[in-house]
Amino acid sequence: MTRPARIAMLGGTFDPVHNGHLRSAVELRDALGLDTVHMIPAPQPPLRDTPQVSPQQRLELLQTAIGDTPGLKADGRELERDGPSYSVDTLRSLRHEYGEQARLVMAIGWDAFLRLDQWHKPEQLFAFAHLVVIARPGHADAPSRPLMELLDEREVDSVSRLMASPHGQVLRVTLPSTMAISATHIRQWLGQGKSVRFLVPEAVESTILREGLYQRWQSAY
Ligand SMILES: Nc1ncnc2c1ncn2[C@@H]1O[C@H](COP(=O)(O)OP(=O)(O)OP(=O)(O)O)[C@@H](O)[C@H]1O
Ligand SMILES: O=C(O)c1ccc[n+]([C@@H]2O[C@H](COP(=O)([O-])O)[C@@H](O)[C@H]2O)c1
Repeated sequence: MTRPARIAMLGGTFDPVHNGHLRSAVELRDALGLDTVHMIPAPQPPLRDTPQVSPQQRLELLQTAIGDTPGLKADGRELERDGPSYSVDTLRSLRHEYGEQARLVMAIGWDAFLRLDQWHKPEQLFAFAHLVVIARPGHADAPSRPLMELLDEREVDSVSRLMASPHGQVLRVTLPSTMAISATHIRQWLGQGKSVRFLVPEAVESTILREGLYQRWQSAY
């Protein structure tokens, strides 16, 4: 019998993509034995202001960052929809693409998990995917009561238990190289003309500087 495909969606605003995202994607791929991690920029993230940098530019930075990294894919499918970028719609599309036996995972950081009860149709996510919540340095707040109940109902304690079914469970993971990097921090530093070297891939840094993204003035690199 062939092993079912193991697929993850790592969605984000990616404004811009940084090494915290990229290292998480690689370590998640290895920890869960994933075939493909779809990194999917949200044109209109539902719970925040639409970024100034266009969806196409954010996707291109993601493509530049990923390059030919095995198992990682910059996926522009949310750019083809209008309106808020609801994850349930994206998961429906991935489920349709991979079929009902695929193990489909939606990966989010702990900070994003803390707001899951404000998402569009959060319960429906589990009809399509598992949820994997990644520990993130500097984000350790306790979950609300509804999220505690969600964990009580759906949490499993190992990758093998998660992968025993196609969807519906939650797993919390602490990846080996957690990084205290945020896109907010990177936008602020660029806006102040500071270097972001080693926080983003070199090719992403070059594109940002060349295109003048996020900067009010050029820094002395
Ligand atoms: N350093 C990190 N380690 C682990 N997960 C992360 C890290 N940075 C972001 N994530 C997760 O990746 C997903 C996409 O993140 P997003 O694009 O919003 O980046 P961000 O750095 O959180 O941005 P911002 O600072 O603008 O809020 C979210 O689920 C988020 O929790
Ligand atoms: O579906 C929703 O209602 C929803 C609400 C908030 C965030 N999301 C998704 O969660 C991912 C991380 O979002 P953010 O805002 O932390 O970058 C990104 O793919 C968003 O589209 C999705």
